Amino acid sequence: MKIDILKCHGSGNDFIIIDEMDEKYSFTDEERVKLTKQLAARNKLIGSDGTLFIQHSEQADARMRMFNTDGSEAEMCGNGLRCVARYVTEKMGRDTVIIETMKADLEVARVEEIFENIPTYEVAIEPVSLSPDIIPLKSDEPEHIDKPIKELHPSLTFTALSVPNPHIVTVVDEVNETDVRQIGEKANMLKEVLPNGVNVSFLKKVADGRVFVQTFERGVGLTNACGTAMSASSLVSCLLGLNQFDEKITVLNPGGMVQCLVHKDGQGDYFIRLRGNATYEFNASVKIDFSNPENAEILEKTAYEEEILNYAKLAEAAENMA
Ligand SMILES: N[C@H](CCC[C@H](N)C(=O)O)C(=O)O
Repeated sequence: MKIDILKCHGSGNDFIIIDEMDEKYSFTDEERVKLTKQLAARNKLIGSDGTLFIQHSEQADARMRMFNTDGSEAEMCGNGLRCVARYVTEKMGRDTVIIETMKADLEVARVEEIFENIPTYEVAIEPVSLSPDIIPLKSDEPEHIDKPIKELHPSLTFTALSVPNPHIVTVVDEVNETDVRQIGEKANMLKEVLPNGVNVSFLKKVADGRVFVQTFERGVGLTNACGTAMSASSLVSCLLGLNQFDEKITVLNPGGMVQCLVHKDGQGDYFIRLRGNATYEFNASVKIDFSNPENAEILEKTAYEEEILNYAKLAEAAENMA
């Protein structure tokens, strides 16, 4: 069959969008996993950090389902949600829509550019929880804030939370990519401690209101950026007194930069807003036979050359801020 795809990214965290809203396609979950493994694999047809299926929703303007490159479905995807926000708002001719995600219906909106000529969107990252039962994390404590996980590392301290996918964040003086990868791989093998796996982020404070975050993503590996991780890391930076609630936090990453705002209400609940680019890279049509997906082929491809160049300028500016 022939499938239209849109290649896009949020802060260099790239995805393949497939629009199922008009029911031109009606895939089974098995087919969505096959599509993800065939199209997202870096050594095959296209390569991305996952796929985003946009579907009709009975309760919101649209529904987003995100699959990691290993075929696992995630509860949430912050960078991907900004790309979905752009696609759906442009398709509906609106600036604000509600997107159904696995655990919540989230408000998304086009907002003022964070950098010249960069389509910019803001999304809610919710629900947030520090409860080990919800993360899930094996722990006898009601919260795991800035504490060791002895099974993972003898001295690093971590804060664990779900937004609502699972995250652990450690604060270091310098971020070493090898450490991020090694701790990330090990954390995702500790199923007795983190039964559903986990996204692992290393955070460095650069200046007041500015941090650098690098993440090993569950089901993917090291990525340029992870939206939910940058959101989770922003909350952790406020919990540890490195940043202030209700003040803009610039989060730098290997793929560029985003902005987060963290709010704590009177009941002790947390709310995170993630603002950043939604950049289109190319449209393409893919021909695939699900009985033999390895033989999939790209039929045509049209690049968004100006958008790619505009984003490169943001990435360069962000590199100089780190
Ligand atoms: N790998 C993540 C899902 C993608 C999250 C990331 N791409 C983002 O932008 O939040 C997980 O399994 O929880």
